Amino acid sequence: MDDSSGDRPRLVLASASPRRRELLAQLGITPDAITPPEIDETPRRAERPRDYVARIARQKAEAMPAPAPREVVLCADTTVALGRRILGKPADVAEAAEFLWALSGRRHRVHTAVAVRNSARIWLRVVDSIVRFKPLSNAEVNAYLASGEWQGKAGGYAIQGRGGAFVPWISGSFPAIVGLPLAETAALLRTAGYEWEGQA
Ligand SMILES: Cc1cn([C@H]2C[C@H](O)[C@@H](COP(=O)(O)OP(=O)(O)OP(=O)(O)O)O2)c(=O)[nH]c1=O
Repeated sequence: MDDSSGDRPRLVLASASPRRRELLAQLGITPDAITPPEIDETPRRAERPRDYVARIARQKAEAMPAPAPREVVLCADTTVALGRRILGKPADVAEAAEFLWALSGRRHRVHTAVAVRNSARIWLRVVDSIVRFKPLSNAEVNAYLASGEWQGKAGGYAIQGRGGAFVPWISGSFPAIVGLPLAETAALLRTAGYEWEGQA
């Protein structure tokens, strides 16, 4: 009987985000299972954006069933911060419009926290990036809202999509803005004992 997979570490991706799956594929990683945890993502009163993403990523990891030996769980959370204000996923088109106008012509930060858990412990990293938006016109905002791309995106835009046309400059990690910092994620996975084929 072929039991060659018995010793292979297993990766559980605790995320419903198709972007995170694609970013992992860029590293040559295919999760063995995808099981998004259900947690309350409401920010606490006066919670700082960076503290917030770190807390949520950790809570996602803690909400998962305890990993078996040789099993590693990966969670992440991305948020857009305008000063101390957290811009989550817009609830509706009106909120998406409000976010886009708030971001127009200004710089904001994007924080992505990655949490990796094995049977022994949890590791956490937060990666910070800065994104500059050009001043937007009414026509640009209206066309963007009509595209529907804002849905399910922190801050109401996707830099990897049409929203890229709003961004003349970034400082930091492009994949972290999209949802998963690749260098840090690869390092954390290795630390937690996950190995994959073609790993650098
Ligand atoms: C700023 C920005 C965010 N985003 C996305 C990344 C995240 O998927 C989303 C932020 O929501 P998250 O809560 O981080 O992730 P999610 O709900 O999509 O998936 P899960 O919680 O199950 O892991 O916004 C982009 O795709 N492009 C961008 O430019």
